[in-house]
Amino acid sequence: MIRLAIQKSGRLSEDSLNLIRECGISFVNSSLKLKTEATNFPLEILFLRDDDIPGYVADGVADIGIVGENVLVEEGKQALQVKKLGFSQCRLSIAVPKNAEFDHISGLEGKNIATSYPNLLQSYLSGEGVKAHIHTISGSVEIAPSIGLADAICDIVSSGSTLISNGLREVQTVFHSEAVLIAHQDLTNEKRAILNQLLFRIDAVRKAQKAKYILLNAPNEAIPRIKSLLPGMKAPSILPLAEEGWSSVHSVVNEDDFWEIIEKLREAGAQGILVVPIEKMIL
Ligand SMILES: Nc1ncnc2c1ncn2[C@@H]1O[C@H](COP(=O)(O)OP(=O)(O)OP(=O)(O)O)[C@@H](O)[C@H]1O
Ligand SMILES: O=P(O)(O)OC[C@H]1O[C@H](OP(=O)(O)OP(=O)(O)O)[C@H](O)[C@@H]1O
Ligand SMILES: [Mg+2]
Repeated sequence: MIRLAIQKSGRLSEDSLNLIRECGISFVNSSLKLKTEATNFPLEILFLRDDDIPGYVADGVADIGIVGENVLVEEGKQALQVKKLGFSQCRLSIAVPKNAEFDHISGLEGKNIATSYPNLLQSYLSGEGVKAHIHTISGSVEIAPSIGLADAICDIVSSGSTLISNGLREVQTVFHSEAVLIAHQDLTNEKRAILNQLLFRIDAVRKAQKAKYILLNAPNEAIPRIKSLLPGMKAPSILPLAEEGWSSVHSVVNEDDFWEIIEKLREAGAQGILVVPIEKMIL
């Protein structure tokens, strides 16, 4: 059995739970129960405050965990970062009141900065040779300048709408973050084997998220051009259609290249293009 710590409720919770479910792992989840066991995989899930997750994993109370890189680095605990998970992407940034003058980070010398990430902020400021007073607060950081608590803030930004709603302007990014899977440094062989099984499934899910299965029909003379546009996992599959002189082509395309490829396929003579999501992908 391996123990996984995830955030109980917050920005990481839903995507963490979805990832586990997409790995084919079933469990009963009730908002009141803070520990649950999977029914079809040797996994126990602990629901915790995200700030506590690196410490629990470092101490071996949990074997693995899902947490933002920002919290992992801020907490400074000895846990291994095993894999980036591609969700909860955000940045930690310094912001000032929108009308405040700001030319350079050195302008923050001697100023008060409110943040929930004092260690990340301190290490950034030290790197820049700037000495400021850091006020650590645990939430609603964006309110600090408007109530006279600080001259600037350093907090998580994603869309930027919280900053704008609070009359603030982002002036400097300090750290880029996304959700990561972390592990205890000294897992037993049995636990490492279970972790490897889980990582195999996570890879299959993550690869599938970025890929689409594509099916199309084309006249045989268009096939060489279409083949060159569609590499597939090895090569596209090409099957004869019931209609003489036509073939059906099946392949996998990356979501990022998708629209560009579709355009070129149509120009090359492809018809009846179907695009289907892929659930799992094992290379
Ligand atoms: N707006 C956002 N967009 C994307 N990711 C975010 C955003 N805000 C936070 N995150 C990421 O999600 C993590 C958890 O954020 P959340 O706001 O739920 O934390 P919290 O309020 O400290 O939760 P907890 O109650 O568990 O301590 C952050 O550490 C960060 O990595
Ligand atoms: O740039 P934006 O898209 O507006 O997102 C940034 C906000 O999101 C997070 O707070 P959250 O909404 O998770 O609330 P919290 O204060 O309870 O953590 C973060 O602390 C910022 O305040
Ligand atoms: Mg927290």
